[in-house]
Amino acid sequence: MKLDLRNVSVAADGTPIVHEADLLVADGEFVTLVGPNGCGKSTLLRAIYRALRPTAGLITVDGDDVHRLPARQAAQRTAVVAQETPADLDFTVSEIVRMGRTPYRADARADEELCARALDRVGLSGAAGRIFATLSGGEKQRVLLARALAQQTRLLLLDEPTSHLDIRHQLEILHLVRELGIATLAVLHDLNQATAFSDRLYVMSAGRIVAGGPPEQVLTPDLISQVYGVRAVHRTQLVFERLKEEQ
Ligand SMILES: Nc1ncnc2c1ncn2[C@@H]1O[C@H](COP(=O)(O)OP(=O)(O)OP(=O)(O)O)[C@@H](O)[C@H]1O
Repeated sequence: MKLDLRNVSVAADGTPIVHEADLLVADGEFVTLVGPNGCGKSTLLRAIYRALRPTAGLITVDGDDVHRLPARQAAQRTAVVAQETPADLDFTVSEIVRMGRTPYRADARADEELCARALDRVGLSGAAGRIFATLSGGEKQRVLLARALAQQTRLLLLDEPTSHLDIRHQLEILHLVRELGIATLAVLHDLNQATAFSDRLYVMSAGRIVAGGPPEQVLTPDLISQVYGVRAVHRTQLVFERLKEEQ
């Protein structure tokens, strides 16, 4: 699996937002996209998951132009946890997760097992029968990740997958996604977490990708001050690590 963006420009409602972006995610890589609010990260992701069509350039998954693939094939290759959660859904949690199986021919028993496992992985087995709309923001986010897992794709796109999560759930979800070993492109805001979890990282600013590479090489104090307008200082600080379950 390989996601390859070449010279991709994207507009939303006629406004050019992303300009000439090049980006790669290789098989099994965890790649992060960071950048200030409004710089175009979600817009770029939306072009990859076909909610927007690029105005120029090419986006391929495994060598095929994603915008020319039949919808079902595209959904078999790429799963998305988008930023906006569907608010007024009158579906149960297990119905939402089962939507991840839509691109495949139904096999009720196998699907049920897969979905149960996906819910278990995000720690929400107990919520299977709940109405999605009644969940907390963090629970919703984890259900949507379970749906993406149930989709069994080799590429995951995550737009701020931890924005509603407390620190323990943030770490759990990031570890979980990393351990899956699925090629992942994630938008994250926390630069420390991005550094800790990413194989490679891209920085976006004003619609352009301005740097890319291993996090510790890319996120220099200079670049951070140019892009975010803040001074970055290394300090000894409180570091959060997951407790192992048995502890
Ligand atoms: N339909 C639209 N019409 C006009 N402008 C839009 C449209 N959609 C998004 N934009 C603008 O494009 C810019 C980039 O938005 P985008 O959501 O991609 O940013 P982002 O980097 O994901 O931001 P954040 O970190 O705040 O989520 C913003 O200024 C936004 O207001």
